[in-house]
Amino acid sequence: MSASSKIVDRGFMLVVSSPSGAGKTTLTRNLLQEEKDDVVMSVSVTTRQKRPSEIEGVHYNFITQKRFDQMRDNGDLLEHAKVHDHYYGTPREPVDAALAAGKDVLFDIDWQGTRQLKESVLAPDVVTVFVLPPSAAELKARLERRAEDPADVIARRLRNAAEEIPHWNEYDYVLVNSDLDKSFMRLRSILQTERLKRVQNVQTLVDQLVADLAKLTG
Ligand SMILES: Nc1nc2c(ncn2[C@@H]2O[C@H](COP(=O)(O)OP(=O)(O)O)[C@@H](O)[C@H]2O)c(=O)[nH]1
Ligand SMILES: Nc1ncnc2c1ncn2[C@@H]1O[C@H](COP(=O)(O)OP(=O)(O)O)[C@@H](O)[C@H]1O
Repeated sequence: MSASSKIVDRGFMLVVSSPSGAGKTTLTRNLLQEEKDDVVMSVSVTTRQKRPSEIEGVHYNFITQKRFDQMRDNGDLLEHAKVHDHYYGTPREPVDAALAAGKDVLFDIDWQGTRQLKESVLAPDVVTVFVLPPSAAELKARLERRAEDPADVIARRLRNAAEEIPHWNEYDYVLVNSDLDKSFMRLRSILQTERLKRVQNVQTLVDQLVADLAKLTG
């Protein structure tokens, strides 16, 4: 969909969460690629180490604990959480600006942050998706294939997965990510359905239709 054909005044927030390795980054990056005119990714700040493949400012803004504490205490974060022993948060200002410009904003955040958004004043504009792996063995295999984390970090992520997965039922939608193409099609359908629910600026057209119909029918 091009920017000009989008008929909502204000964007909404699409949150995608999953245990590490289930595929949320792959799915959200694909959606972003396809929807670059209308969707922006919220870039989080984190205190964790950058992975070899990650780019500062694209995947995360990597910051010190001191800077994180400052941002949190200043109210600069829309939500924040401690995950896998590191701190993560969503800077507020870029999200406000994107929504006001009519863009939809994609979030790759965990269940704790999702809960904070769902409990905030923004809740009516928050749509949430939880991505499940098809099996524990496949989750482990994906973390190993990604080959970005040492064995002890992978083991910790697998232990945390058991704590994250039970939160699936706090979400609006659940995707079991077996086949990547099918999961992506479903995620795209969710985005389009939620846009249709939020169509706002047809009032001018409706006024015109009613006026013209009155003339036509005399
Ligand atoms: N609450 C919250 N969680 C975040 C944020 N950014 C990332 N996360 C979550 O932190 C967890 C770890 O992310 P990451 O270290 O990139 O590892 P990955 O899950 O293997 O990609 C994931 O569950 C992310 O969804 C954020 O700004 N806020
Ligand atoms: N449906 C899928 N089938 C097979 N591999 C997948 C699928 N979805 C994602 N992957 C792969 O699994 C690994 C973890 O995916 P990623 O998107 O980084 O997960 P997350 O962001 O949830 O930690 C990546 O190497 C990715 O290419």
